[in-house]
Amino acid sequence: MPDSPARPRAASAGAARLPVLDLRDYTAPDGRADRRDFLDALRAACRDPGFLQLTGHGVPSGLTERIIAVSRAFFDLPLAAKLEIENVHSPHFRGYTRLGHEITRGRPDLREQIDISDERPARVLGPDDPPYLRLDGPNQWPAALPELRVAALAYLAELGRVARVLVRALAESLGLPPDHLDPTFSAEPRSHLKLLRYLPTPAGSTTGHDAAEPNAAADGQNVDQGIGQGVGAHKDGGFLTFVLQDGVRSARQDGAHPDPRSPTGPSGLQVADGAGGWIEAAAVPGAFVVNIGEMFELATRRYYRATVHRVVSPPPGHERVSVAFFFGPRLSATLEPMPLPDALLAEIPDAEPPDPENPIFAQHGTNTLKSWLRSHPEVARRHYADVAPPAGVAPAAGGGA
Ligand SMILES: O=C(O)CCC(=O)C(=O)O
Ligand SMILES: [Fe+2]
Repeated sequence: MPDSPARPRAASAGAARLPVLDLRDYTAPDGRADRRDFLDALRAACRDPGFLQLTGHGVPSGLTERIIAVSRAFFDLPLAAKLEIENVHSPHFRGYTRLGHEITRGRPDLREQIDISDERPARVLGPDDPPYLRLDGPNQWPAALPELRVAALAYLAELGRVARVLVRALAESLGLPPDHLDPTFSAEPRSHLKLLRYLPTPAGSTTGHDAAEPNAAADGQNVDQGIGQGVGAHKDGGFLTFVLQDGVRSARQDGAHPDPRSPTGPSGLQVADGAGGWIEAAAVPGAFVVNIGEMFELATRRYYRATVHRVVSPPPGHERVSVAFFFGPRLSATLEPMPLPDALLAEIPDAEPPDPENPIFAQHGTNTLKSWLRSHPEVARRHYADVAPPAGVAPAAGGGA
């Protein structure tokens, strides 16, 4: 795997860093000892903090560079060209969301994005079909940038491959056969891509994190006041997320992005540490930040954790591009609780009461549609006016997908 960086051992880093795991310690056929270490490190990371940095995945660096480059090229198009594929035209929540039109925790996010999923025809639905089946359908592609379609579909396919390997490792890390989850993902697994650009808080804007957010307020410090909301604190709704970060860079000047190889400062992606603070997810070259979503938390009976995270806006004169890939089962799948070994079951704390603002549904399509309806209210109004929001869901929180 020539494009992957040097090979650190599977190990948990200190409290202020995410653990770094090398997938070759799992896939290498002669690495039996490494493999056990890898599974132990994976299990530890998925419990706490629920996030890790994954290297050794074999995704060619040419492809990761290409997806970042086409993302930048798209975001640099004139607004009118981007709005040609605005997501309000799509009942499948595909296409461009302009700055401030996505809502998390009831507040606008200071990011623009394109949502892309597996390219499938829209379904012909009857009145009794569940509304989440409307999520399947074609993407919207920018006419001005045909290479975006090619790069995005290649990236979706490649990340789907890595996700399947990791799903097998996850089953094994829970003391189950590696193919335990294969039936869940065998038919029409759902791969979703968000190409994202974060911009600084406009001068004088009041947009910022709410100081009363649970994770911010837990230690009594107003750490969030005045910090721009790139994306507000949320848990991912799906099964597994892979984020490719390009770091925070100087904004475009005179037609060129200066110094394309050396991002500056913190990445802005922050993971709740469970004690009221945040762990900065560094932009590690060649690594994906991987995290557990709500569906997988539920399937593991909360042994593995979907952890709250957010992106803080870049400083003035800077921007940040990232690519988030979400992997989940087919929409009609209902995740059964996994038959965990007794030793692991004994480690699960007593059931926490469900969050009334964020019920998690075991039915995957229902849970996915819940996130979309609250994070993209304009699409919801245009295409889902006939669908009542799921009981208990306030129009707040969520990161889509
Ligand atoms: O851009 C990032 O680094 C993370 C994005 C994210 O958390 C999300 O879209 O769910
Ligand atoms: Fe997220």
